[in-house]
Amino acid sequence: MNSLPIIDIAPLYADDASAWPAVAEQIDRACRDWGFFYIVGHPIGAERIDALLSAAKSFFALPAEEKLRIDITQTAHHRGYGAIATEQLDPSKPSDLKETFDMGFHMPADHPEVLAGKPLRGPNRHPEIPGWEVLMEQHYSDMQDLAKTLLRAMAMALEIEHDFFDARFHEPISVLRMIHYPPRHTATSGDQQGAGAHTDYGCITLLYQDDAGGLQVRARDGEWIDAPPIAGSFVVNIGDMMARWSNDRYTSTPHRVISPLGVDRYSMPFFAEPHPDTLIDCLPNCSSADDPAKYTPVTSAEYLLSRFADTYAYRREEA
Ligand SMILES: O=C(O)CCC(=O)C(=O)O
Ligand SMILES: [Fe+2]
Repeated sequence: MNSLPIIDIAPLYADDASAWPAVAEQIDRACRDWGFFYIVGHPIGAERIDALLSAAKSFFALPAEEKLRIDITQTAHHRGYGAIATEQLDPSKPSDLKETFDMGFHMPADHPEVLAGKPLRGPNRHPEIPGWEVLMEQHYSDMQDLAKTLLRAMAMALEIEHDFFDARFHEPISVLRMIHYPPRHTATSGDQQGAGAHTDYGCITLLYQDDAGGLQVRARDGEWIDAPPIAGSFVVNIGDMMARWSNDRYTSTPHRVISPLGVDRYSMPFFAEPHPDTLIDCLPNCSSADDPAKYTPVTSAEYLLSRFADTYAYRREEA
């Protein structure tokens, strides 16, 4: 067993719910054995992916001063452009060789939560590229729906109410991110990685990666294996909030990106995280007298902010 499972989730979109348990069971197995799997049979089409890739290429090709007009380090609510080396996912390595664009659930500046200074709430900050904003806002909403569909199957696997997660993912703090990994050159990159080894912070991550390759996952036996691109798929993985929620029935799995030599790489993770006030407390059925709850309950926003502070130097200073 040395390659990640590939799960066809098309039955989750059928009216006939009798096909759901078989998919939920495959997801449950994959979450326990790997914390990582591929999904196919989802509704995000190739045309959408092509449009996003071409938008990503146009954005990252802009001059630095243009991108820095929406500098993420100048925001408290985590939106906009992160230049190369803004993040250090593995503290034992140099900062990551990647640049990023982040957006979240849009709340206008005059929304009461924004006026009250609620953490992670605020307007998205989009670049001035024709068609960008409409494309990205639509994609955010579609990825949120896809995440909810998967979470419904996970709820079934965890034997809790099917809408348990749905109810907690309204006005979420999910993040849609575009990443550009510039080519690595052996002579100059040293041991700087595209993305240092890390586990994700949220509940589940749904990742599109282009065909360049470079994503690696640490299997339960400690061996790093490739998670190669599979056309039409998303790579799904468990994040630390879900590990906490499920009391480690589903654990998060370390992964990293070794940027390919001499080629650019583009990827787009969607990090699904619930409403900021959601309490991440051991789920029903996930603890017992022999296996008591391991984690202190924490809200979704508190947890995410603490992880940002570990990853971003500018947030460390703020914290
Ligand atoms: O770019 C990738 O393939 C993975 C990125 C990643 O792991 C992350 O942003 O958390
Ligand atoms: Fe990740």
